[in-house]
Amino acid sequence: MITSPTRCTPEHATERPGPRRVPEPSPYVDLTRAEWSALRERTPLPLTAEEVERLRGLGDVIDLDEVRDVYLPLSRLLNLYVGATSNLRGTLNTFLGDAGGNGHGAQQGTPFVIGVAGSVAVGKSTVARLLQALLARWPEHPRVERVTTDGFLYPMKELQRRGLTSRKGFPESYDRRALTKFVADIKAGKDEVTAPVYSHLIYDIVPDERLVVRRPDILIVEGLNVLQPALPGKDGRTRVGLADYFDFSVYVDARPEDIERWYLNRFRKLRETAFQNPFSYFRKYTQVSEEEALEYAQTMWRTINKPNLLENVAPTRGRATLVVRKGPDHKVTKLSLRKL
Ligand SMILES: Nc1ncnc2c1ncn2[C@@H]1O[C@H](COP(=O)(O)OP(=O)(O)O)[C@@H](O)[C@H]1O
Ligand SMILES: CC(C)(COP(=O)(O)O)[C@@H](O)C(=O)NCCC(=O)O
Repeated sequence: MITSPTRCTPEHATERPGPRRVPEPSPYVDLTRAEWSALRERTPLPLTAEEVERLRGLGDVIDLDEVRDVYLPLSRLLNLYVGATSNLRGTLNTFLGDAGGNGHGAQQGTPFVIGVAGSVAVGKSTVARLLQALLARWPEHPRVERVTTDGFLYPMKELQRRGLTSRKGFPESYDRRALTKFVADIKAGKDEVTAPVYSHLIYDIVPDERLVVRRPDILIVEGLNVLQPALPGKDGRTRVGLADYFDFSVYVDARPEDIERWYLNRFRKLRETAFQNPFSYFRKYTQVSEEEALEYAQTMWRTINKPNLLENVAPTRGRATLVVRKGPDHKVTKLSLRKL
């Protein structure tokens, strides 16, 4: 702690001042919530009453002060990054001249890709949906699409074959090669790229269904493991990973104890809603007592999601461009932004 000269009261007068502790330089600029929310003043495009209603319509129970104080300035920051990337593209085209695209003229822009990482139930989907809605309001990038990495989980049959049914969400439960190729194709500027679709209802990949992404201005890729480095190939050589294609990434962070509570609360809510569907894989948990159902959810948390958070997800936090730290009530308390 830095010794404060104003604290030189008699009992301190005899103390020899300790060495002044200089904080370790960090690759991040840390901002308190108050410092971050002050940036809201500089954010054009305040929310209109109509937009507030539309955000409410997303179905997320998100406090509107939170949107104004945290996510609106974040959409401004991202808008600046998109603009800066576009300027850089101009510079690149000047450099390439006619050589760009093997003599086919200037490079067309590719979608700006944002990764959103964090634990199961930390609020990735809520953040990603909110950013999608807020970013689409900017005239420079109205077409914002969102994909979740669960579409690249192996189908249940394949998970069974690989002995991975209790490892759903762990890096090895995904077809990582296909996921990386999906984002590489987006960044290659392909006109149409498709992804498989996962259903929480059937707890499996939906056969014969594909999500089609057609060259949006911005693509948000949301998932537990989006910041995982690539696995080495069979020859032991390093390969390119998903995060290598990100233009910006956000890690949503919170204490594991708080996330566990959010996970159990969500399970409780789903039990009263989506699990009631006769086709739901989890319908069986509507037929037992709430206590029994929550015991099952707790086992899922303790044996799958928490170990995955600690072993695989949390260690990728330091790879993010921005770390958003939440308190016990989902309110953001601190933001750390990577220095340039
Ligand atoms: N900002 C927020 N305010 C209140 N509740 C939230 C907020 N963000 C997420 N939640 C709740 O926390 C739970 C987990 O959020 P979700 O976005 O589904 O997480 P993830 O996509 O990381 O699994 C959900 O029940 C959601 O409604
Ligand atoms: C589908 C998930 C693996 C998350 O996938 P993501 O979109 O983050 O890739 C996860 O929500 C999940 O279902 N985990 C299995 C354990 C559980 O049901 O909590």
